[in-house]
This record gives sequence, structure tokens and C-alpha cells, in this order.
Amino acid sequence: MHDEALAALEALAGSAAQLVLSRHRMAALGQGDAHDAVALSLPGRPDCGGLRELAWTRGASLPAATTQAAGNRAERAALRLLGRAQLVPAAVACAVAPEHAGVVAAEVACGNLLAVDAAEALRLCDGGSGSLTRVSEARVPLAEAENSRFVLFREADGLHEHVAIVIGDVAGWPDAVPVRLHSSCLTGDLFGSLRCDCGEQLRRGVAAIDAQGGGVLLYLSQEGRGIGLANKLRAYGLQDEGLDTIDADQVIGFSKDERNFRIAYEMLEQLGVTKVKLLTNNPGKVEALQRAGINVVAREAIYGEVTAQNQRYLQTKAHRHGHWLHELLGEQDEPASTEPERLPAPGAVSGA
Ligand SMILES: Nc1nc2c(ncn2[C@@H]2O[C@H](COP(=O)(O)OP(=O)(O)OP(=O)(O)O)[C@@H](O)[C@H]2O)c(=O)[nH]1
Ligand SMILES: [Zn+2]
Repeated sequence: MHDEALAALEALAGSAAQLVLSRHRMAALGQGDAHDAVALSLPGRPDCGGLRELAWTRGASLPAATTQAAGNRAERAALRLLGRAQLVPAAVACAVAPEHAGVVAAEVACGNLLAVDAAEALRLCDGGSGSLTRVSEARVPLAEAENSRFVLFREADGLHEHVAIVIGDVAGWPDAVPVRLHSSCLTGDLFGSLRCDCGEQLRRGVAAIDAQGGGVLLYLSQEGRGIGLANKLRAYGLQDEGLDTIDADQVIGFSKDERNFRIAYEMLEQLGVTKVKLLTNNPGKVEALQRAGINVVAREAIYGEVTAQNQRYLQTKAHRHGHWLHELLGEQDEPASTEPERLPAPGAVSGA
């Protein structure tokens, strides 16, 4: 947005613009315990540069005399839509003054403005059953698993496509199907970035599933733990200034993990897979699948290499995300076992 657009918006609505920020951005601004969305009324007439600084710049602070209120449903929906589009979750909002309602309605009627119903937007962002369509599939032999099929699923609004790589024949599998949920990482998966362990985990995951006679790898369009590549690169810049992976995401307005693994449940359901052995170090993936109703009977570790460049990232995942990486990092407070852990039945997981 630029200053003329901001002025035009205020003139059309007949009210001063507010800045709507997420709870995580508010925490980064030193305002804990905020609502999911917070509407800020700023003193003076801030320009777009000032708003942008408050939205995602490190070290910014709220001007004195700023007042804040819990975001209403439209403001919450705006942040959810921005997050879904993997943009920075910060919105400029103007309430339409009663005497401007007619002009705004006319602009909507002639197509200059798009009216979006907040409740519908929230429903869309929440996904839910039936939101995935199985679109197409083909045999794609892989170096690590020759007998592979790619099955593509598309979300209802077409923004995201996810691929199930089905290795071998999983229909009618007698026991738990080996499954890996892998969130996309362009830098690591495709280019072998040393900042993370994703590329190795991807290839080792495919090889491990093949070695076990078959299974499914879900390649999920959730770049940067769901914040998108643009924001992941912003977060990398902040990490280069000294922040860890969680604090960097918070500066841009995101939680420590923006992914929703319900999509994985729906893909498995459509593939007829209900009982799985999960290849992961992430307790959140186990919990999410259990909660959705998948029977996760075992969990197997899947490691990449620790490098000088990714060590801090992996340590943060172990210490702040609670990932099972202590053995990999040579930290002895986790049972050292190469056997799959036995897991409790769905419903028995605490907090599920
Ligand atoms: N926001 C953010 N995302 C990152 C960063 N480094 C890697 N990622 C993303 O983190 C995700 C890692 O995905 P996975 O390998 O499926 O998952 P995981 O949660 O580490 O769990 P595992 O199953 O144990 O591998 C990918 O989407 C990467 O793009 C980072 O510094 N910031
Ligand atoms: Zn990665």
C-alpha cells in the first residue's frame, strides 16, 4: 500500500485507518496477552512507511498514546486471509461511517470494491472435511523408490496443492503403513541448503519407506512451516541478525508453527490409510494425526546431517519446539533407541 491509497481508503470510508496486528506481532512489540487480532488506533496520521515499520520491523515500538482494542470478526478474518495467502499478517482497516455506507455500497455494486463476508472467510480458512479434491495421478519412478505414484490433491480455493507419493501398494496393507509428512522447503529440498536438514530428510524418508516395502510420503505445500517462502527469507534475515527460528517468525507476526496437519489427515483418509507408523521427530505431527483420528501406532526417527550452519536451528527445534532431536544432537536426556517407539492409542495422547 502507498500513501495515496491509504488517504483514498480513509476518504471513502469516512474514518481514520486502524492497523490490525496479530497476537504474535503484539508479543514482538512487547505487548503480551493480546487477542488473536488487535486493532490499533495510532496518534497523528501515520504514513505507510510508519505502518509497515510497526507491522514487521524488528525493534519497532508502539507510539505513546496508541490505543488498542480486540479485533472484530472482520479484522480477525482479514488476518487469517493474509496468513492463508502467506503474506505478512498485518492489515489496514477502516470502519465505514454510516453516512458513507451508500457510496461504499455503490462501489461494491459496480465492481470497484470486492465485498467479502467475514464469516465465510473464516470458514474457508478453517478448511474442514471435503475441502480437498483428488485431481490427478501418475507413476513417477524415483531414484530412491522406483515403484512410486504421485497423487495430487488441491484445496478448495486452489491456493495450495499437496502431493502424496505412494510407494508400493498400500491398499489392504496388513499392518501400520509407514508414513512421512514433509512440509515443503524449496531451499533445502531442491537446492540442498545447509541452513536446515529438510533435503536429506526428504530423500532419506523416501528411501526408508521403500526399504520397509512401501508407504506414503505426503509432500505438503507448507513452505516455512506455513509462512511461505517470502516470509521464510525475511525470517532468515532476522536469524542472521541473531534471532532464533521462533523469535524471527514472531517478529513478522507468526506463531512458532503455522501449519495445519488436518490436510494430511484428509489425504490419508482419501488414500484409505488409517493406521500408520510415522517417520518424524516432531511430536506435533503425531498429536495432530491422532487428534484427527489416524491410529499412529509407532514413531520412527528421521534425521538429516548436523552441520555448522544448521546446528542452532536443530537445537532450537529440540529445546523450544520439543522435537525428538536430542539423540541426533548428542544430548543424553532422551531414551537412545533405534526401535520405533510404541505409542498410545488415539485419545490416550495427553492434550488430544
Ligand atoms: N519459518 C521457518 N521455516 C523454516 C525454517 N527452516 C526450515 N523451515 C521450514 O520448516 C519446515 C520443516 O518441515 P518438516 O521437515 O516437515 O518438519 P518438522 O516439523 O521439522 O518435523 P520432522 O518430521 O521431524 O522433520 C519446512 O516447511 C521448512 O521450509 C526457518 O528458519 N523458519
Ligand atoms: Zn528446510
